[in-house]
Amino acid sequence: MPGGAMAGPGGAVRGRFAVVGGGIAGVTCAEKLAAEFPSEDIFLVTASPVIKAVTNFKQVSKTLEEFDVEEQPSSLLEKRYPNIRVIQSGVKQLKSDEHKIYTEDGKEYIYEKLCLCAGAKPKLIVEGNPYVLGIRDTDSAQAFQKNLAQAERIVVVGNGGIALELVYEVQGCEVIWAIKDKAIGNTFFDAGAAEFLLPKLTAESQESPIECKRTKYTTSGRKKKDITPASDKLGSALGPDWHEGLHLKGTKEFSHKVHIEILCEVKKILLQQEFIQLQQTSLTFPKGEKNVEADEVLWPVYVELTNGKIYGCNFIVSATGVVPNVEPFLDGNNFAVGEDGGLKVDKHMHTSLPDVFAAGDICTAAWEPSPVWHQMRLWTQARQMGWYAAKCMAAEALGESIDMDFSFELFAHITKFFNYKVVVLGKYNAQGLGSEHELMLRCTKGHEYVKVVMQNGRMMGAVLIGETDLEETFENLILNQMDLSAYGEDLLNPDIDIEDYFD
Ligand SMILES: Cc1cc2nc3c(=O)[nH]c(=O)nc-3n(C[C@H](O)[C@H](O)[C@H](O)COP(=O)(O)OP(=O)(O)OC[C@H]3O[C@@H](n4cnc5c(N)ncnc54)[C@H](O)[C@@H]3O)c2cc1C
Ligand SMILES: NC(=O)C1=CN([C@@H]2O[C@H](COP(=O)(O)OP(=O)(O)OC[C@H]3O[C@@H](n4cnc5c(N)ncnc54)[C@H](OP(=O)(O)O)[C@@H]3O)[C@@H](O)[C@H]2O)C=CC1
Repeated sequence: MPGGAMAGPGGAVRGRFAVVGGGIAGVTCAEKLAAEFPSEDIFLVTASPVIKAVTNFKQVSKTLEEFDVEEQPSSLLEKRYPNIRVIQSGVKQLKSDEHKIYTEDGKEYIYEKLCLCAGAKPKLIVEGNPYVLGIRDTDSAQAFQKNLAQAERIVVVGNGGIALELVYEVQGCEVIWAIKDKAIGNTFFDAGAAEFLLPKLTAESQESPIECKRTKYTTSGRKKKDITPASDKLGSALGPDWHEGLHLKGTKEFSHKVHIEILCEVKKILLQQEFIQLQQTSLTFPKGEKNVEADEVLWPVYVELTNGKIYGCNFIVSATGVVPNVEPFLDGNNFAVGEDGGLKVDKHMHTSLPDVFAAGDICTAAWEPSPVWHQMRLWTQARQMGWYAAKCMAAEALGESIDMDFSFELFAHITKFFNYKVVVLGKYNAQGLGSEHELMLRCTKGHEYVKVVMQNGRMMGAVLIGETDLEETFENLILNQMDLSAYGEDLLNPDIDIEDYFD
C-alpha cells in the first residue's frame, strides 16, 4: 500500500493529489496520476457509487478515438491501481484557500493539487415539474424507460445529441419533436444533412432501430444495490449507446411516429386541470393544424408552443443541453466561470484558483484554441481533458513544463445517428468562420452524405455520414492546411481515389 496519505491537522486526511468526480474525466485523471506517481495515494472523491472506466480504447486515426465505457464498482479501479483510494461521498464544500475539501460523510481532505471533474446536469426547460424529464445518468434513463412504457405520446424538446437519439430509438409511442431551428440536429448538422437523415424518421416507418455494433456502454460487476446513486442528481453521464439494453417502447404497436414542429419553443406547460380551465375560460383558444381539439382524450399534461399549437402528452423530455455542476459545493470560492457556467481553464487545465485544475463537462476551455478545435461536452473530450489535466498537475508538481496535448489540435468526433456512422471534424458547421467560406457536397440518398467546409482553399471542417472511408484523409487535410484550390470539385469526386491523390 503506497504511503502518500496521512492524517493532517484536526483529523483531516492529507494527500498530494485529489480528484472530484467518478465519471470519465475524473477516473481518467486519477488513473493517469496513479501511474505517474505510484508511491502517492490518489484520492478520488465521488458522489456516485459506481465509476466510469474506459475500456477497449482504440485510436482510429490521429485524433479520432473510440472506446467502450464500463460502469464499474470502485473496488475494480482500486484493484487496477492500488494507489487510488476511492472515497464514495459527495463533496459538500471546497475551501480552496485552505486546500481542503469537506465531504458529506463529515470527513476533511487536504490536497496539494486538486482536479474538479464533477460533470454537468441537464438544463431543463423548467425545474421541479414532475412531467418534465431530463436524461443524464442510469437512474434518469431508467425513469424515462419506465414512464415511456405507459405512454402513448411524448413531447421531446431540444435539437441536440439526446433528442436525435431519442426520436429514433423510441418505438410504439407518438413523438412530437419541438425544435427551435428549421432543420433537425442543429448541434451536429446543417439542413442538408438533416434532409439526408429525415427519411429514417418518416411517418410510421416500419424500420426498427438496428442494434448498434460500435462503442459499448456496459455495467460490470455492479450489484443491484449499486444502482441508485447516493443523490439523485449526482450520477455520472451516460454516453455512446446508453439506450442499448433499455427497452424504449411505449404502449402502441407501430414503430416510429414522429411529428416535427420546427421554429418553435415551449411557451407554457399546463397540467390537465389548468388546460381544462383554459379551454372553458378562453374565447380565443388557439387553433392549429394539430392542436388539442383534434384529440379525443385528455392528457396528463399539455405543452403550448410559441407557434400557437398545443399538444397533450404523457410527459415531456427536455433534451436541452447541460449546465456544469458547480453549485453548491464550489460556492464561496472565487472561480472565473465561462458564459456557459463552466469553470474557466487555461491551456494547462488550470482554473483561476491556485492548485485547482478542472476537466470534462464541468469546465470551459478558455485558452486560445487551434482554429479547427472547439469544446463540446462529449465523452471523448472528457477523457482527453482528464488525461491531459493529470499530466499538467504532474508537471506543475514537479516544476516541469508541458506542451498542449495533440488531441486539442483538431475537433474530431465519431458517433452514430439513425444508425449511420457519423464523423464530424474541425469546423464542421463553419462555426465562427463568418461568411468567408464555401461548402462542397456529395450525397447519395440513403447511402452517404459528405460535406466539406473550405476557406481560402483550405479544408476547415467536414461532416461524413455513412461508410465514406474519408475520415483519415480529411483529418490530414484539415491538420496540414494544404492549399487545395487546384483540386476544385475533384476533392469530392467519387471516381477519384482521394487517398491516392494525397499520398
Ligand atoms: C444521454 C447521454 C448520451 C450521451 N451520448 C454521448 C455520445 O454518444 N458520445 C459522447 O461523446 N458523449 C455523449 N454524452 C456526453 C458524455 O456522456 C459526457 O460529456 C461525459 O460523460 C462527461 O464526463 P465527465 O466525467 O465530465 O462528467 P460525468 O460523467 O457527469 O461525471 C461527473 C462525476 O462527478 C460526480 N460528482 C458530481 N458532483 C459531485 C460532488 N459534489 N462531489 C463528488 N462527486 C460529484 C458524479 O457523481 C459523477 O461521478 C452523452 C450524455 C448523455 C447524458
Ligand atoms: N452521439 C453523441 O455524440 C451524443 C452526445 N451527447 C452530448 O450530451 C450532452 C447533452 O445532450 P443534449 O441535451 O442533447 O444537449 P445538446 O447541447 O447536444 O443540445 C441541446 C439542444 O437543445 C436546444 N435548446 C437549448 N435550450 C432550449 C430551450 N429552452 N428550448 C428549446 N431548445 C433548446 C439547443 O439549441 P441551441 O443549440 O440553439 O441552443 C440544442 O439544440 C451534450 O453535450 C451532447 O453533445 C448526447 C447524446 C448523444
